[in-house]
Amino acid sequence: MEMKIGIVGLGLIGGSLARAFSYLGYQVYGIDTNSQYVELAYREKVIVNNHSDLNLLTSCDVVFLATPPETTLQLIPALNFLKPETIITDTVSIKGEIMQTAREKLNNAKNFIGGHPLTGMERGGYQAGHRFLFENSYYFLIPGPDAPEDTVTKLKGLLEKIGALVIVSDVTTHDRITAQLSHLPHAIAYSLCRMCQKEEDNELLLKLAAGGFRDLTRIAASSPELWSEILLYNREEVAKSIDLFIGELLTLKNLLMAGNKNEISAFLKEGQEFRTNLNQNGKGYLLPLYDLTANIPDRPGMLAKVTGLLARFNINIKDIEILKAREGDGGVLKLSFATFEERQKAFSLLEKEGYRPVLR
Ligand SMILES: NC(=O)c1ccc[n+]([C@@H]2O[C@H](COP(=O)([O-])OP(=O)(O)OC[C@H]3O[C@@H](n4cnc5c(N)ncnc54)[C@H](O)[C@@H]3O)[C@@H](O)[C@H]2O)c1
Ligand SMILES: O=C(O)C(=O)C[C@]1(C(=O)O)C=C[C@@H](O)C=C1
Repeated sequence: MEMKIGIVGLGLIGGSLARAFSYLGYQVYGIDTNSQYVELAYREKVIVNNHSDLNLLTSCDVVFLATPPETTLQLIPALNFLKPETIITDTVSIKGEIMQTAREKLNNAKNFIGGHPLTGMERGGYQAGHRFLFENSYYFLIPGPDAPEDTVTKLKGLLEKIGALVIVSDVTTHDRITAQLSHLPHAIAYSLCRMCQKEEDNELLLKLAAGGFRDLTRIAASSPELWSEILLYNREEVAKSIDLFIGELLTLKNLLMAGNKNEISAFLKEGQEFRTNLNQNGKGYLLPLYDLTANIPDRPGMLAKVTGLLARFNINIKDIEILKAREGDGGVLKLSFATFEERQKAFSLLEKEGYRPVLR
């Protein structure tokens, strides 16, 4: 018999999980305090229930909590009515407090496996989600000390079916790594925007903010309610990361004041090295990809032309980004491929068609 899946919270993450699992044919029960999300998901046949009630989860084999951190901490003790064999997992971006609450408040704590998908975006809510959100994305699983091996294997297998790349880890590693890779970057983006907001001529700054500023601050558009909880629940690790970051900024400031160009360049080079390695040789939190850029004229349908060309030769584009889009000036398209061979094939095709590709 096919597994029944319950999802509490049908926002960005829960709504995306629901879409991905229902697309694969699983029976998905979805719960949300926002009745519009439940109605929408039911109408789209993403969930099987048309009203929200936690009791609907009684027959589920796996239950995902895809709610904000504080709500998740409150919901965990309310799940003791589930079948003892039900696997419970969450999606919260911090793991310490979640794992402790599960250990203390669940009758069958060994069947709680902490979860955290390393994918998302700055928008929330059901409409922001989509069924591909987890494809090729790393996904942390944090089993408690007594978690049966087959429970972890079962959940891992389920997540792999929706394309996730599962990493089984522990609380300490998770909370330290995410502080540096996700929580600190959000803290920096919000702080940088706040600094500009306080400037006297912030209207002018808003108008002129170009690519670099936008690249660095996209995530400052994320929900302040959600992020205040994430930062607060990982505050020890975030505070350590903030101190390390302040240390880096002060080093740079001192180098600038000392005026030695070689030393400044060496400092920047160390940063550049990490960034260059991010998508290469299997390093980094994103999948290693093989990139190229191509120049495309500013005309309707150009994107379709380029992607259509590659599709005709069965070349799969893993990621696509417009790096520079200026009115009337054409654009630079960044395309990423899973293999070296695909990128070489794409390079030749694009070169032949005059798109002036460059390997990255
Ligand atoms: N946004 C991201 O990029 C991202 C990425 C990975 C993990 N996460 C984590 O996933 C979780 C959900 O984040 P999101 O971005 O999907 O947020 P979201 O705001 O899009 O979704 C949360 C949903 O939970 C619902 N909800 C709130 N209280 C509820 C309750 N008591 N019962 C039932 N439903 C309730 C809300 O109505 C909303 O639909 C968070 O814990 C977050 O840390 C977020
Ligand atoms: O891309 C974004 O907008 C995100 O914020 C995604 C992001 C991240 O920091 O990378 C945010 C929070 C999660 O817990 C995991 C992923």
